[in-house]
Amino acid sequence: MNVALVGVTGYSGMVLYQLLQQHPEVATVRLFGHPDSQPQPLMAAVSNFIGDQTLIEPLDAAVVMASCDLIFFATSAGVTTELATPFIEADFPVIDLSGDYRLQDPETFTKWYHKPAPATAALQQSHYGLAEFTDAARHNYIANPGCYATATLLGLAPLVQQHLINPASIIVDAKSGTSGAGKKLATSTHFSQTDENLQLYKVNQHQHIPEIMQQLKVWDASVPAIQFTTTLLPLVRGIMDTIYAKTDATAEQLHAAFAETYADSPFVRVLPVGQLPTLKEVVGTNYCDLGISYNPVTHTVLVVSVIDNLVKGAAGQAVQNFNQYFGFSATAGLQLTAVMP
Ligand SMILES: NC(=O)C1=CN([C@@H]2O[C@H](COP(=O)(O)OP(=O)(O)OC[C@H]3O[C@@H](n4cnc5c(N)ncnc54)[C@H](OP(=O)(O)O)[C@@H]3O)[C@@H](O)[C@H]2O)C=CC1
Ligand SMILES: CC(=O)N[C@@H](CCC(=O)OP(=O)(O)O)C(=O)O
Repeated sequence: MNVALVGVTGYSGMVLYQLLQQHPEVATVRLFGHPDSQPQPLMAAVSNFIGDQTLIEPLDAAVVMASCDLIFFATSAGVTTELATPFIEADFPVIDLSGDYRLQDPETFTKWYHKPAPATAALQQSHYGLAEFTDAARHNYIANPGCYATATLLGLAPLVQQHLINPASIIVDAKSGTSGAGKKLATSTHFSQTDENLQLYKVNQHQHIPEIMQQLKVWDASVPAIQFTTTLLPLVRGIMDTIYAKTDATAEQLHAAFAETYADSPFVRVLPVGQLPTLKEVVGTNYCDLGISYNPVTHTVLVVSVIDNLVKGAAGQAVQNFNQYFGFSATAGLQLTAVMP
C-alpha cells in the first residue's frame, strides 16, 4: 500500500508520518507540500526527522492518484476546500484531518467557521469518521473528527445512546494542551502566556460545538444543546474533558452502559469504579480512557475523558479510519505505549 501525506511539517502531520512509517501494511509514504513549493528533504523542513531525506514534493493531484492508494490531508483549516476537489471528482480515497468536511449542513459551517462552506454535495457525501461508532469502509471522503469532539463524543455516547441522562443538562468542561492549536505562533500559546497559566477561550463559540451536536442528534434527536467550554492547559499534548449531566440512573446502570458500549473497542478503556483517568496514561497512545463517577446527592454523573489530541484526536484516529477503509486489523500500526513516568 502506498499513501500520500500532505502537511508533514505540521504537528498532526508529523505524528501521522511516524505512525504510517511503522504501519505493517504501508510500503511507501510519499510526502507533499504546498502546490507551488520547491521540493526539499524532510530533514531540512523538520529538524527532528534527523537523517530522513524523503522529499517533500509540491502537491500534484495527478502524481498522487497515479502512484498512491489514498491521500491524507493533515493541513490547516480551509486547505482541503481548495485542494481536495480533484480527488473528490475522481472518487479517490481521502482522509482529511481538518474540519472542512465534517459538518453536513453548509449554513451551520458558515455560521461556526465564519467563511463559505465547501460544495454542498461534497459535504453531504463525506463520512464523519468517529472510528468507534462508524465504519469508513467504502467511504471515499473521510472527515476525521476534531480532537475535542472525539473526547467529548466518546465520553457521552453510552449516556446519550441509552437515554440515561436528561438530554438538556449536558455540560462539558474541555481542556487542551497547546499542540491542539498547531505549530503557528500566537500570543495565546506563547510560552510566557501559557506556562503557569490557565486561559479559557472561544467560550460558546468553539467550532467543535456543531460537530458534537451533529453526532449527538444522530444518537438522540432530543438533545437540544450542550454547554461547552474550552481551556488552554500549560502542557503540550493531551485533552481532558470533565462532562456533567443530570441522571435518574444508578451508579451500576451507568457503569454497565459504558462497559457494554466499549466491550469490543480496543482503544477505549473504561476504568474500574472509583478510578478516574489522568493525561499521562494516554499521551503518546491512541487510547481514550473514561472514568465515571455518580453523585447521588445531586443526581449528577461525571465522566472524565482523556486522549492525546495528536494521536486519538488526530493521527491515530486517521489510522483507525485507514484500517477500516482497507479492511486491515483495527489495531494495525497503533500499538503504542505511554511515556512513563
Ligand atoms: N493539532 C491538533 O491537535 C489537531 C489538529 N486537527 C486539524 O488537523 C489539521 C492540521 O493541524 P495541525 O497539525 O495542528 O496544524 P499545523 O498548523 O501544525 O500544520 C499545518 C500543516 O498544513 C500545511 N499547509 C498549510 N497550508 C497548506 C497548503 N495550502 N498546501 C499544503 N500544505 C499546507 C502546513 O505546511 P507549511 O508548514 O509548509 O505551511 C503544515 O504542514 C488542522 O486542520 C487542524 O484543525 C485535528 C485534530 C487535532
Ligand atoms: C488548543 C487549541 O487551540 N485547540 C484547537 C483544536 C483544533 C482542532 O482539533 O480542531 P479542528 O480540526 O476542528 O480545527 C481549538 O480549540 O481550536
